[in-house]
Amino acid sequence: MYHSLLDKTSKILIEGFENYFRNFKELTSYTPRHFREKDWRAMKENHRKRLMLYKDQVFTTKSILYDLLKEKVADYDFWKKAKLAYILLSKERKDKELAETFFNSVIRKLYPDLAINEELMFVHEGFNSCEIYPNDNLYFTYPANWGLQKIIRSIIADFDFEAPYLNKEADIQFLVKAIREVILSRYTTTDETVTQVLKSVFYRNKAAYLIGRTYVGGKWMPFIIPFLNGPNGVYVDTLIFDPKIMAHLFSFTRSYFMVDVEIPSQMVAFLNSVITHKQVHELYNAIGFNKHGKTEFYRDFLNHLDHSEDQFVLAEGIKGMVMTVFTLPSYNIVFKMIKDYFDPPKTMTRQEVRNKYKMVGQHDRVGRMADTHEFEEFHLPLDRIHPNLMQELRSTVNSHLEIRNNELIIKHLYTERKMIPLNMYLEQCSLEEAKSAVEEYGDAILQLAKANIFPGDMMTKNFGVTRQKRIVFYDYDEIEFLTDMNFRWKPKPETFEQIYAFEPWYEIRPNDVFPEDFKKFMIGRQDVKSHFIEYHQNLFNPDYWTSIQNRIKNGEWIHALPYPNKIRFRPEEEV
Ligand SMILES: Nc1ncnc2c1ncn2[C@@H]1O[C@H](COP(=O)(O)OP(=O)(O)OP(=O)(O)O)[C@@H](O)[C@H]1O
Repeated sequence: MYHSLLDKTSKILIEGFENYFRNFKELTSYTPRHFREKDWRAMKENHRKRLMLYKDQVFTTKSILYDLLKEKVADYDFWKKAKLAYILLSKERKDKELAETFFNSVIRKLYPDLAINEELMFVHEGFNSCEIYPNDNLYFTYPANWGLQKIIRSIIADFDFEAPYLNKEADIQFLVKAIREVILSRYTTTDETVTQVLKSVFYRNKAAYLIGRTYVGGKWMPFIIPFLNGPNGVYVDTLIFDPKIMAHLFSFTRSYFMVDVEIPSQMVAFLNSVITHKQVHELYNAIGFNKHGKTEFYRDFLNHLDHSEDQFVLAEGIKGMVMTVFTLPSYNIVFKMIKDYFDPPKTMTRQEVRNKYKMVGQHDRVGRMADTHEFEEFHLPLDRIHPNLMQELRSTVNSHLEIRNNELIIKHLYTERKMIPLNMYLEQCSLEEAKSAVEEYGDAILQLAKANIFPGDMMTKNFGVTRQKRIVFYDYDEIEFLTDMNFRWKPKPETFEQIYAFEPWYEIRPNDVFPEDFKKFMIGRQDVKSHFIEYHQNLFNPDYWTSIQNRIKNGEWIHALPYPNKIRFRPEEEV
């Protein structure tokens, strides 16, 4: 009886995982068709569906096991054995690290108050324990002795998207020219020179990306080729060699790619070799396995805790009215907790804040909103909490804290990439840096608008500056869909009372926004204020906001390019 229960449990778990992965692959497999047919609505919907799969499958598997196991769900020894039985079923799998994460997710939902537990869960395994599989099937190979023209022609032929091209021959010549200028001007090809391009195409929004590398000059030179499908057909938009731009395509501020992956660890290992400065957990996120990305992140965090001694402290900057934010100075992450009580004028509920964070997780982040991971029962060593932080936690998030065995247990928090709050950055940077930061700040707001996001609170304290000096929004509690807002010019006062009124004399409804007023509060630093106002005149024009709104309402999906306009092969009018 006991044995058959163990067998059944491990089988239900592995079947749950297989079902999830099968559905994941199936939804991903629709993407080339959506790209080919320019069915952007389906592309968006499909991506959203894929994001829901994991949670839904964990819930289903948990419910089946709950009915099967009843009071056994809290039996420690049973789960110890169930883990062993699961290992037998999963250890030969090529996606075993994802299967382990799935096991962890389900047991965390089933077993009462389960902390991270090495006997019952897979805590330290993961990517590093994955077998290394031969790479040959992962990419197409193009030897240098074919000559540049033939190589490029073959690449374009291998990835023809089964759709009409705008001008294939012109694309080939653009690519040849770019490679001559960037690579062949610096390196000479030898017998060893070879080019590899991943067979799987990376799709996101309205674009498709090929990822490859060329071995030349004694090292691998990675590259990315973006394709778009415009009104006159498919075309190569540019060729990216710049490692910063490549890293930005894989940034935590972007949605996950839709890409066919056979062996996740193998794909991550390849990406790791071409996309610099990205950690393993970020790469799993980028290819859509964000739950496993969360597991890998947590491993990295535990490892970091073991190898550091500093204390958790409050994050620098202006304290939030809704969130309490802390960090470990030696680690590039902040931890965000929803406060027990919100400071006025904030009136939303805890659940509403959680919904806003969830909305960001499911929305296109267009390189301007930070991704978060959500944790329950997060354990921190008590002696690493600075007394001042402890005091702040006690007074703002006490109902979510518990102390057990020298550990601080936090019932719910979000983790997010640490950035320099823009208000702080502007206080200490040079005039030139400030100018480009405020330009970026306005660009960020307008790009969010084009993705149908209105940040609500647009003060500089709610934006961060990344290592690459990009400006990213991180305060989600007042976020709204742009299409729900009502942008208005301020009515002109006519009577004496109206002219000298202290309060607005006209009616203001909850979603009314007066862009003319943004000038007053958006930039505190005086020496860049006029530059900002001059540079971003559209920001203060309600008609401009309404025009973006209308485009979105008319069904247009405005594509934000994740690379600068100036590197594109053709001007917009020619596509
Ligand atoms: N990703 C981050 N990196 C660095 N610091 C951050 C980050 N997120 C938040 N902070 C710091 O924590 C403060 C509060 O964070 P956040 O704006 O998310 O909270 P909030 O309560 O929603 O704010 P508000 O009161 O504006 O609604 C910020 O002003 C900033 O100083």
